[in-house]
Parts: sequence; C-alpha cells; structure tokens
Amino acid sequence: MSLAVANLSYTYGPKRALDDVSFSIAPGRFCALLGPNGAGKSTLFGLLTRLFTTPDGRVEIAGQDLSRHPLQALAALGIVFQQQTLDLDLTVRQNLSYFAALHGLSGKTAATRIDAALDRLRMRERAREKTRTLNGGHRRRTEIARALLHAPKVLLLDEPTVGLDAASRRAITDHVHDLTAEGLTVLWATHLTDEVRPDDHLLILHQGRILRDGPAAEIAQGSDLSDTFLRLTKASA
Ligand SMILES: Nc1ncnc2c1ncn2[C@@H]1O[C@H](COP(=O)(O)OP(=O)(O)OP(=O)(O)O)[C@@H](O)[C@H]1O
Repeated sequence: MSLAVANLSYTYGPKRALDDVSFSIAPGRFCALLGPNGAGKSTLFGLLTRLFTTPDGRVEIAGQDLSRHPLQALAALGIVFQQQTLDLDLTVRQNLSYFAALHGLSGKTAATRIDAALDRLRMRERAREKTRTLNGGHRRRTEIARALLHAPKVLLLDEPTVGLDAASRRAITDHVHDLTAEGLTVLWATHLTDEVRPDDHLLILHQGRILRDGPAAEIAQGSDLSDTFLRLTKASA
C-alpha cells in the first residue's frame, strides 16, 4: 500500500477530531476524502504531514512508518495545502527553483525536474510569468508542480479547488487524475461530490469517523453520490 493509516485518533482538548480512523490506498489510485466542514480532514492531513503527532495509531507512507522513520516517510510525500503558499513576486520557475533548492536539488538536476513537473501540469509555457499575474487555477497548478519536484510517491491535496471557478476546478481535478496514470497515489480532500469519479477510491469522513471506504460507484449504489453523502452525514449529525 502507498498510504496506510491504522487506528488513528486525535483530540483537541476535550474535542475528539479523529476517532479510530483506518484506511489504506493502493499505488496509483486517486482517493477522494469527502467530508463536510469540520469532519476532520485538515486534522488528518496535519497528522500525515507531521505538523502534529499522536500516540494513538499508525501511519505508513510508501512502506515507511511515519513515527519511526519520519525523514524517509516524508520524503515520499508531496503536499498542497489549502492556503496558497507561493511567492507572488517570483516567477513560476523561481518559485519552483527555490523549493528545489530546499530539497537539495540544484543545477541541471533541478532544471530537468522543474521542466518535467511543469510539463506534467501543462505549465511550461508560463514558467517566466510572475505568479501574481496568473489566475487561481494556474497558481494551483504551479503549487502542484512544485509538490512533485522531489518525485513523491504520494500526493496530498487539502481542498485544492477552494475559490476556483467551475472551469478551473474541472481542469485541476482532471490534471490530478491524470497524474495517477503515471503511478502517483493521490489523497484529495474535498467537500464537493462532483469532484469524485465513479472509479475513484472514496472515503467519507464525518465527525472524525470513516463512514464509507470503497469504490465511489459502489458507495453511491446507483444513485447520485451527493444524495448518498447528504443522507449519510445528516443521519449521524
Ligand atoms: N485547534 C483546534 N482547537 C480545537 N478544535 C479544533 C481545532 N482545529 C480543529 N478543531 C475541531 O476539530 C474538528 C475537525 O476539524 P478539521 O479542521 O480537521 O475539519 P475539516 O474537515 O478540515 O474542516 P474544514 O473543511 O472546515 O477545513 C472540528 O470540529 C473543529 O472545530
């Protein structure tokens, strides 16, 4: 498995934000983590990226235990946070170059990796543009390209389409689905059912618990996924 989470729990004081969460994602799968506001998606991402830690449960990334071998585990992880983290005064290429340097990449290796990442997101022709001049969708694509520079096996995206118009939202969703064809494993947090495709792996998270885990089409059972999602998250509200 590319990502395996077992019996993960987390509390903020008395508030239990994650309650015995377990799931695993196979290599090259697109997995949608669908949950309403407050479900625990950001808390889960914080634990997967070691922004904070918990003694309750286990995380394995590309076969490496996150608490026992954090450097090796995190080296296999790319992350796109919910809030944008680009320097708007730098060009697209400069934003990526800086990040490549942080990963110890320089010279020809860095240039080759940057070109490849920009190609994957179809952003190569915009490499010299100031990030400030890009629309929201292209800024997001720049961040995704940046997250791929160190050749991670697993890519986490925390509500990556927030604030984008419908066309950009569709384009980003399509681009990231395409990345899985090259073997990348994706965990995509969202509260929007139209970003989930029938053959995606789907996790429905609500009030810190996984309510469903399986192929999206099986979970929807022939009806509209948004109806299923609303029914499930209302029933236990
Ligand atoms: N620092 C904190 N202190 C106390 N409670 C918190 C804190 N951060 C999150 N929570 C609570 O933990 C629960 C899970 O929050 P989390 O942010 O992980 O959910 P989410 O699914 O990411 O929601 P959103 O889509 O709104 O970002 C919520 O009930 C939230 O109010």
